[in-house]
Amino acid sequence: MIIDLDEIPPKEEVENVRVFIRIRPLRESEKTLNNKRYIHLERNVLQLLKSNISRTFQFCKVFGEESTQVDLYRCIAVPIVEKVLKGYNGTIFAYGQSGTGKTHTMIGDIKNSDQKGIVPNIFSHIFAQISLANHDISYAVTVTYLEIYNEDIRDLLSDDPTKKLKVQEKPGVGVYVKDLLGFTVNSLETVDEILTKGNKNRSTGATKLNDSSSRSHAIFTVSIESKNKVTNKTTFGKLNLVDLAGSERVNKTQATGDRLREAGKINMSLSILGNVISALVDGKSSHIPYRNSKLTRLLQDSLGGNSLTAMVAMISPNILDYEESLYTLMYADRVKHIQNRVHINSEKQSLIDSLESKIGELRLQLADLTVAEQKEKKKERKKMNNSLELENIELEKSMLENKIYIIQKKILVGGENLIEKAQQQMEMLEDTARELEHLDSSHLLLEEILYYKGKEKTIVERKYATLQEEDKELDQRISESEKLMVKATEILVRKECEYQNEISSLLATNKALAKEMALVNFVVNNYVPKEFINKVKSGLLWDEDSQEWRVKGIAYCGNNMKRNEIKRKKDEIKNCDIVYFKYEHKKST
Ligand SMILES: Nc1ncnc2c1ncn2[C@@H]1O[C@H](COP(=O)(O)OP(=O)(O)OP(=O)(O)O)[C@@H](O)[C@H]1O
Repeated sequence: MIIDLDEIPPKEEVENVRVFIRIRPLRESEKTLNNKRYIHLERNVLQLLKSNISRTFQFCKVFGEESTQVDLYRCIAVPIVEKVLKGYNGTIFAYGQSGTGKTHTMIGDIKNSDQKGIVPNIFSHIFAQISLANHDISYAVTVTYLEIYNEDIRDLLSDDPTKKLKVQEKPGVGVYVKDLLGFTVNSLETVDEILTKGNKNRSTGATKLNDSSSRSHAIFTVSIESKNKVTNKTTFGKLNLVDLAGSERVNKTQATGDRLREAGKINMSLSILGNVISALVDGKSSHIPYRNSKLTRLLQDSLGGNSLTAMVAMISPNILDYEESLYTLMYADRVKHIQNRVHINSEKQSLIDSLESKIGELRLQLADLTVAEQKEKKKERKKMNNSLELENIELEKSMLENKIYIIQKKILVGGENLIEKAQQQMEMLEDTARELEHLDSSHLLLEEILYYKGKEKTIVERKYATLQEEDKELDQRISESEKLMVKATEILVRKECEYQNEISSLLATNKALAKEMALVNFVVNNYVPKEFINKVKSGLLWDEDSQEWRVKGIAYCGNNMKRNEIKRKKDEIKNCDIVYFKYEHKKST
């Protein structure tokens, strides 16, 4: 595939961390009758089933026990490496319980082409892509290799790998490790040498779970700079390949001494990584605790930053590891919700430019020496005694030529065949390159489509289920409201009837009263003399309580003096108000 840098869109894209699972094969010692199968796999849905308790998970892809190193490389690394070659940042990290195959997946056996892990295979891929690229594009590929052991950063490619290095941060550069050695690579042999040296320096130790357990987190970084001479555009891609140390339950592995101390530090930094993941996923925290460990500081861009990131979580099929596998899957399940914002990097100091200017300087010196050489040769022909001077010039010239050759080798030119020396690997690379084109157009595309369709399906299903639930709830609420409406209407009608009845009975009473009033008025006006009326009026009193007219003082005459003592004993009657409560004398108004 030809890399066309002009096609690169400059905008920022949102990418979820892609999560993959790999199940390692059962070991011979684990193949017993008691070791019942507890992992069930159907496509990318993984079910853990033990004592009738079932847990189901879905990931981008789950690689079964029979999966090969190349299967993983094609699916996980190819899309990321392609983007890194175009100037994006990428990260692939392996996570899981100790002994589940993280180092096997990331590094593998570098001497055996079938068993090479993601890191060595990446170089076969990169060099193959450069060989297929346009002549106008130059590349510089640089690598670094470090480990974080007991929270100390060490350079695995240094001659003193126990020296502690510091993490620093600079605006425009970001987080980096001070004094970490970077090596430019131009062949698979150099890469093999570098990997062998680094792996030898890595801290390992025997544990109950793994004879050669990595006791540190290792980060292998590949930086790829590419410069298009025609457009004068330069891009910088960086790929972090992380082999995390394995989590382990110290009470189960019965670690002691150094192994126990290491396990404590490993578990602690993995739990800080877990906290960063939780903070990124829950979306509520404005503060992400990257600074709490060296690992999270160095992986800051890979989680929630500018990086296309893939996680490979490893699990063991041994039933005794059920709980660790469940924990790993739950951890991985959270990671898939992390979103990164990725863009092409193009604003940096160019290594290719500085190498080219160095070559220019050396070429000028070489030209000066050639002129001096010509002069000396002329002198020699005349005097026949200048051979020592000439020898020196020739020596200096050959040294300069050698320097230029070495620097020039650091710059890889598109179309250059970088892998002709490693015949076997070249064949594999050509296969990979051929397959890549097919994969790009079919397999990967299908995988991608399937993955996103699966995602869309779950979102639609979830939305549909929620909508259905909402619909049901709404139906229920509507029918309840309708019932209430019917009841309310009934009450309203009944009340209206009662009201109408009351109004008509009031009207009838009113009419009867008006009639009686008219009769009284008629009698009074026509048959009672006026002075009598005034006299009677002055002797009357209006009683508010009984709403009646009373004759003033009537309570004090004759039989109207009513006693209430029938029900009470004599000595209880102390207050006359109880007895004479009815006709209280009031002043007429
Ligand atoms: N998929 C696999 N196929 C074949 N062998 C495997 C596979 N996975 C793991 N192994 C073997 O299992 C052993 C342990 O694997 P490895 O060292 O990679 O585990 P790890 O997860 O890196 O462990 P630790 O965290 O302790 O470093 C190794 O011998 C490795 O070759």
